[in-house]
Amino acid sequence: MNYKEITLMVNHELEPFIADILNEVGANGVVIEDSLELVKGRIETYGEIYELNPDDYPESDVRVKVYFSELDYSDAIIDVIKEKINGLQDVEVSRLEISTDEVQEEDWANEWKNHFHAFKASESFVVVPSWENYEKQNDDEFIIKLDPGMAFGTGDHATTSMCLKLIEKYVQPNQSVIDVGTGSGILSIAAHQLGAAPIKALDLDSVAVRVAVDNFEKNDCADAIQAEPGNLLKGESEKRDVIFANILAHIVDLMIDDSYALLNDNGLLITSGIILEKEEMIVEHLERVGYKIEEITRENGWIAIAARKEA
Ligand SMILES: C[S@@+](CC[C@H](N)C(=O)[O-])C[C@H]1O[C@@H](n2cnc3c(N)ncnc32)[C@H](O)[C@@H]1O
Repeated sequence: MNYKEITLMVNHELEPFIADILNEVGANGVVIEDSLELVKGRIETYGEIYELNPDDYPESDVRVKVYFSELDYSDAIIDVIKEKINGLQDVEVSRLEISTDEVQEEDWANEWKNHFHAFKASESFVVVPSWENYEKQNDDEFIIKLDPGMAFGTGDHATTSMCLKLIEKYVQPNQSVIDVGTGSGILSIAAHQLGAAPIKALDLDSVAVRVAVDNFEKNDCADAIQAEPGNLLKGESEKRDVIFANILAHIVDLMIDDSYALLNDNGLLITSGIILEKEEMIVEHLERVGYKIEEITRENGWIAIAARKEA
């Protein structure tokens, strides 16, 4: 069977919304080629794991490629994608170009393997796809087994890797965790590997919940993590030691008050998905409800925050 490849060139602020929109129109996998990947400096920071081929990346902005089987594809899909993008609120759409192409099945399957390799997402977390073998470099490393697919969160996005870095720094064994917007489940898997328990993983998108459960199985932690559909912290009443929320600034903003109420004293909110321009607004809201900002990290135009509910 052949596949239809749709290529979208988009600005960085628009990119996090694209995977959700493509999932909603039934995409069969998304490849993200971010121009910033080439300047990220992973090699200096973490030791060489792989080299990127500049030919695979655009000169600026982000190229998102998505695949439909030729049986599922119709031109109406492009109209729906455009409509959904035009309907986004509070998001600057400064670049949007859409083109299509035909690809052979083998090319589609190999596309992932060309782009996705084992990599160190933080000091101790290494993300390893199923088609690669990876030997631990030292006993302190944790391996997260993940294949790219239908849910956000393979660890190579700045927001996810900044969360992983904060998680490895702050999360302690036996702390209770709730992971809001779990996507692929990567942050919950990381917390489990550090000994956190119990862990609950929520996502608004039922496809993401299914993908997360698959990933929990691959990482032998399906029994330890409760995965459910959920809208932010609505309906949650059990207090937690740590809350993760890597969503987007205007969505994180909606759950700041609830997160504070749900944390135990000395509990920590680890949040990202926030672009630099929204830092002041989010920090102001966090401080207004009583959080003390423990740490803010910044990468590729995104920030991550660790905020403490002081006793
Ligand atoms: C940027 S991804 C983060 C995935 C993963 N936690 C990570 O750090 O890579 C954001 C996720 O939040 C989910 N999401 C968006 N709005 C939500 C809401 N109101 N409640 C729960 N999840 C939501 C999306 O479906 C998506 O899976």
